[in-house]
Amino acid sequence: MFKEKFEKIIEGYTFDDVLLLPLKSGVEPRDADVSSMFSRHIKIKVPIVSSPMDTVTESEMAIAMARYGALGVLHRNISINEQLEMVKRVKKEETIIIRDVITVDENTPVNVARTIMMTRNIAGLPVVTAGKLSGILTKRDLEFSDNKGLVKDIMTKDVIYADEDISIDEAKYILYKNRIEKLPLVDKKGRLTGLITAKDIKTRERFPDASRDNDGKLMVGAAVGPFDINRVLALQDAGVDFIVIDTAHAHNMNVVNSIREMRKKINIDIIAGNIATGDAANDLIDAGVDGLRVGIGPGSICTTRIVAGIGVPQLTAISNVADVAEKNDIPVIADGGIRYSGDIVKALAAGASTVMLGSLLAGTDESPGMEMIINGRKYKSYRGMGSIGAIKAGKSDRYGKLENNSFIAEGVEGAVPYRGRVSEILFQLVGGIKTGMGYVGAANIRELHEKSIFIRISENGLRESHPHDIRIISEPPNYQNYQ
Ligand SMILES: NC(=O)C1=CN([C@@H]2O[C@H](COP(=O)(O)OP(=O)(O)OC[C@H]3O[C@@H](n4cnc5c(N)ncnc54)[C@H](O)[C@@H]3O)[C@@H](O)[C@H]2O)C=CC1
Ligand SMILES: O=c1[nH]c(=O)c2[nH+]cn([C@@H]3O[C@H](COP(=O)(O)O)[C@@H](O)[C@H]3O)c2[nH]1
Ligand SMILES: [K+]
Repeated sequence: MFKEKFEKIIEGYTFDDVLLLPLKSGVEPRDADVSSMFSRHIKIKVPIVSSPMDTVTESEMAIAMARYGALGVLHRNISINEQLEMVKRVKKEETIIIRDVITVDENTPVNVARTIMMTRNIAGLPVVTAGKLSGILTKRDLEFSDNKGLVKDIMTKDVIYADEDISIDEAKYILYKNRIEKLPLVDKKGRLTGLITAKDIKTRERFPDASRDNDGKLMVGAAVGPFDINRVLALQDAGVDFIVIDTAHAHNMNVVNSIREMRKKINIDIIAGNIATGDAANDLIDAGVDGLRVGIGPGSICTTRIVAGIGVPQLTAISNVADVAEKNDIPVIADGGIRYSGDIVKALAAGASTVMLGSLLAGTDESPGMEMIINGRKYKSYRGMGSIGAIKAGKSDRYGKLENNSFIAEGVEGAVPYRGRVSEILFQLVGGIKTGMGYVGAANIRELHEKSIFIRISENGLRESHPHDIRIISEPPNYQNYQ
């Protein structure tokens, strides 16, 4: 019985164990399409997600990630209210269709309307009378007004408006053709349902790849503990696009059953993890999840494998889950252990649809961590969510947090090199992914899944892969080696 455990032992592979074969290719790297499914209903242009960690993702990171076509997941080491505020901040950053439009009635005194415009810093107010759009009051209408009388005396009465289901391109055309700044949207009964502004359309055009919801707002997700249904419901109400059930072991059947119950109560996508086996994938898919997060212990700050003796080398873990997930059309997120863009290409080739990054993003301007100088070099703080510091700071319930405030840590605290802006690192990473796809001849992620072939390498092969026999004098932005 025990001897058998070793006779039938399986081998697991991770990033440094393998490379991808260069294959006959008809794909120029610049033409490779890296867009990918994040979860059952969410597709993004850049297959990268920021990790829900308190030194990685708060509103600023989530905004930057979504703007450049990726996604951010807000961490859960804060109160429900603090997390809701972060969701709202991301959602307010950019809008195409404003839903909570500030309006006036046509019998509002002009001076009151002017005060509203000044204090709320808006340049125009739709006028709604008896529930219907009856005009619009803009700065131009106010320009020569003596501030007396009522809105109806000076408002523009033949207001240009559009149907609710107008496309952004049509809206842009109407705004441009009529030289107007604001386009109210009305339903069949003439009721105001939203407002499109020229300013918001211009912002949108600066970020053509951005990950947006149906109203044009930036998408954002949030992490929750597996039993925190109050947090889940509040997040859905606040407009979060998806939730990530964030636990070290999502194949705990109490967790699986809790997710099954959550599924009945919310309609946004649920991503669950972390897992590393096909069986776990099966049970979570059966519970109704829309995405799977893979990785037990590969993270740069993780000590799980050392503390608990548990884990699966990451590429094998990804492939274990991906074989089951693919049959059910559920995308897989490869979470943890990624140090270079080449690791991302390998994770995708092993079956992931997106990757989740902690360490590589913790050093950017947009992460919440503290900056510091060590030996003349700039660093930012980074820590595991199962580290002593993170657990102590935590405002959500942790199984590891005991009454006497002692616990079993599964992570470490430290610092990572400063890496500039998120946009710069995403540019380098996406470039690396596209280069890899060119070598494989994969025009898109699906082809990368299908065509790629791994080769097992030796320690010598790995040594040969890194720069060797040279003292590096000028470091390129996409290669650093701190070994
Ligand atoms: N990806 C990874 O390898 C790991 C990640 N972490 C991160 O640390 C943070 C804290 O995670 P948790 O400690 O899970 O949060 P937590 O303390 O809120 O635990 C959530 C639930 O997960 C289940 N669970 C956790 N560890 C388990 C284990 N060893 N055996 C059986 N069930 C277990 C339990 O039901 C527990 O109540 C999260 O952000 C997580 O992503 C922690 C450890 C490993
Ligand atoms: O064992 C762990 N103990 C921890 O304290 C911990 N904190 C985060 N994580 C996981 O690591 C991922 C980020 O990994 P990287 O820094 O390698 O990108 C994250 O996305 C998590 O999956 C932890 N794992
Ligand atoms: K590790």
